[in-house]
Amino acid sequence: MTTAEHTVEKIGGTSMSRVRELLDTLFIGDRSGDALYNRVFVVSAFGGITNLLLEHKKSGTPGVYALFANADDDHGWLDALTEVGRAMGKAHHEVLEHAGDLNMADEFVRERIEGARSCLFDLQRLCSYGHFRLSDHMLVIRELLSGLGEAHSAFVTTLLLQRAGVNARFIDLSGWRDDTEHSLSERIASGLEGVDLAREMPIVTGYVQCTEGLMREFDRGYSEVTFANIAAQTSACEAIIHKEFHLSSADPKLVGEGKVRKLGHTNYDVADQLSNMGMEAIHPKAAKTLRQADVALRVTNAFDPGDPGTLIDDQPTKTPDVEIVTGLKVVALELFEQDMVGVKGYDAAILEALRRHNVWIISKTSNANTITHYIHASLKAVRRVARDLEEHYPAAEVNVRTLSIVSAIGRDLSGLRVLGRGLNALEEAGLGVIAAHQTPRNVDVQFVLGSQDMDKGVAALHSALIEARPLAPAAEAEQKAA
Ligand SMILES: Nc1ncnc2c1ncn2[C@@H]1O[C@H](COP(=O)(O)OP(=O)(O)O)[C@@H](O)[C@H]1O
Ligand SMILES: N[C@@H](CC(=O)OP(=O)(O)O)C(=O)O
Repeated sequence: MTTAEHTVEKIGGTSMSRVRELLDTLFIGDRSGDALYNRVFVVSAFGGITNLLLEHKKSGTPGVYALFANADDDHGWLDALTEVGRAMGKAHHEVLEHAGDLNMADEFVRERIEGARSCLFDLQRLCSYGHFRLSDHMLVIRELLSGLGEAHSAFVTTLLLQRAGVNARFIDLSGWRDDTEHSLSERIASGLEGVDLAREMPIVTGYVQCTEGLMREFDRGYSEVTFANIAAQTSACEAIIHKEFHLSSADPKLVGEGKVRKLGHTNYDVADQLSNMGMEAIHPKAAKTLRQADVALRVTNAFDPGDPGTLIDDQPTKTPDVEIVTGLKVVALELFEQDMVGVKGYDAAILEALRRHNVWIISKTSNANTITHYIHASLKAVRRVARDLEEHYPAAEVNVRTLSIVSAIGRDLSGLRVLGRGLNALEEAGLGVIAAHQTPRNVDVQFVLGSQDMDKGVAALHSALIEARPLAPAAEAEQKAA
């Protein structure tokens, strides 16, 4: 790889589904000749494909992986895999036009889907002998399946760009039919070996097959980890994440595009809080890689090419402000036991059960005899944790209920009375607040509401804490400059 000043840029699934429009904004736009190059693109699967391959990211609805894992019904996963092939075909038929390209993309999907099918089939048959345990291979299966989505989208994008006259090159890091073993950095290095960045545009799969196991270490959202590692390893001058909208003060689809404000500048602390709330501004592990390699990160709107977007760095702000309001559905797991007062160990036992069931903890509170965890997982998964705890603490009362958390986040919230003003706003909107907490560090305030009240809660807090205030002079300058 010959390197000059290049950028590494990631396109998420939602934007990938509109990849044709990206020709006019991001990939080509008003660029020509050399200006097209020195950009490495890392792509996610088309929107919804990974959900079908693994499981739905938000609802948990099983995909091929989950059906294969609990193969009570032997053939469910086979139909699901056929469905993925169909969905992939639908995705590329929406973006490609040329008959030759469509043929190649159809053939690509057929080869990968049928390859995966025979692989899973053979494994299932092998494991029927008893000496081989399916559970020993599940992680490899998860890796194999997830790689299909990114290989497909990168292949299709390369065809699209080549047809438009761009010298694009498909870089498949998914390890398909590759019998060599590589670490993450080796696979990246060998994938990009021989690429002339000044004259070629690499379209890299957001999934990397590697000895570390991308899924094992990072699970969903892994394409940001790939992106960050490529940016760090190739010493990119900037790492850019392209989104469907500007990174805004709330979800534009929920609050209205006209009401939200673009974030001109924020920091990794806010990005961590956002990803904790399921709003992946950036995967926390990816942020760490970029921070350590000293590569600047920018989040932009893929469809608004003239706008530099949001700069994310390590800097604190001079002007305290609520920057984002976001919400998440959660399940509250409450353990009450009178004997808890003054006794240690309850917390550790609950955490151990949560870890065993691999659920995501959003937040927690406790008092003398009660510990409550707010968890992002299916009700079914949390009920399993509850059953474990009931066995472990027969005298305890364990309660599980679905709720939502609405959170106001900013680099510095000091002096803004966010807790009090937020409570008022929610009360005025007629919403019952079940709990509220802030930490002394003053970067977020969380309000716990009924699960049906989440969207109204986001709108009420956004209106009171963000829309109601004029742009502070410093923030205004920052927005203008960005
Ligand atoms: N604060 C926010 N700013 C921008 N988009 C947001 C925000 N909160 C939620 N969203 C939603 O996130 C969706 C997907 O975001 P995007 O990052 O483009 O997807 P992907 O994860 O597929 O890359 C958008 O369609 C938008 O509705
Ligand atoms: N497609 C993968 C990887 C990813 O990062 O996707 P996105 O960039 O759309 O969040 C997933 O859904 O987990």
